[in-house]
Amino acid sequence: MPLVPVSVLLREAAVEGYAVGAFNCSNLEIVQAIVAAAEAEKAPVIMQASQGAIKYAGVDYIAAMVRVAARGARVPVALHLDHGTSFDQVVRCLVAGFSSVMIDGSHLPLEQNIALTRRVVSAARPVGVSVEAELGRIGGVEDDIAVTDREAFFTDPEEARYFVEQTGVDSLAVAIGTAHGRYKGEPRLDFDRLTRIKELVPVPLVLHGASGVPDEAIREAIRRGVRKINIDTNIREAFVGAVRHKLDENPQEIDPRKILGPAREAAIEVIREKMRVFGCSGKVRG
Ligand SMILES: O=C(CO)COP(=O)(O)O
Ligand SMILES: O=C[C@H](O)COP(=O)(O)O
Ligand SMILES: [Zn+2]
Ligand SMILES: [Zn+2]
Repeated sequence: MPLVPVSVLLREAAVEGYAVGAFNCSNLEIVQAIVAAAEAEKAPVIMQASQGAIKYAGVDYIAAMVRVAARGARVPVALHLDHGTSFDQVVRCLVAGFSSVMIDGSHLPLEQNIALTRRVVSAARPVGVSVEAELGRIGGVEDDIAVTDREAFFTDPEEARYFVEQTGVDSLAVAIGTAHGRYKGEPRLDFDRLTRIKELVPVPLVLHGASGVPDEAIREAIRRGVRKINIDTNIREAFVGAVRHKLDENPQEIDPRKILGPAREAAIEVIREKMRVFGCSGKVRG
């Protein structure tokens, strides 16, 4: 199947009340693991490329791998730019054939975030590419936010309503207590805020930093309107854990396929588990 825009997948998710998994990829094995998991679970799926992935593999390699994976798949696949940094980067992704982009202007003053996001929407919409934006700041690797001023960076519901109205984005990433990377303690999500945002904002909401968030909290977030959930860290842990295990077992191994093959299998397992929690398993019929 050709790549589908994220907005199409999220629209169906909203009708049935589940969330679609968005999994980060930057190499062949993880691309293959994501599509294999989606096929095994009969789930729609989003593959996304972070800034680190683009630096590592390049936009064209990622687009080519994902296009091949999607072509042979019996489930719908989207390719999404994760935390896009500039208008130019978005254009490069549009040219490379991405079906969806995120523009992350969350570090900018509100009106500048609006202006940048609008510009991206006006370039992407005519070519059928959907746009995600971010309001509030999601902590972790991309931001140095101290725990004490965490809440000051949470998404303001009224501002979210205004932002979506002004920009016309297809989906919105919200800051409600999650962070990228590994959590030190258990994350506490501001569910009341999520509900308030959902009441005021007509587009699907996106949860970043979902690795390590307990399954029950994920389910609650979905009940309250989250429709796209980003997972990177949990895949890295499974993948690299398997590499480590293999090398401990056989330190003499020099065949990369014998090391990366089991890592790919470990990634498939963790992705399948997430899909079951997100409720997207079994949603592709036929
Ligand atoms: O939000 C993410 C990518 O945008 C990934 O979050 P994790 O680090 O929790 O996997
Ligand atoms: O955007 C969130 C990613 O998990 C960070 O990814 P990166 O290190 O590949 O840029
Ligand atoms: Zn951000
Ligand atoms: Zn993110």
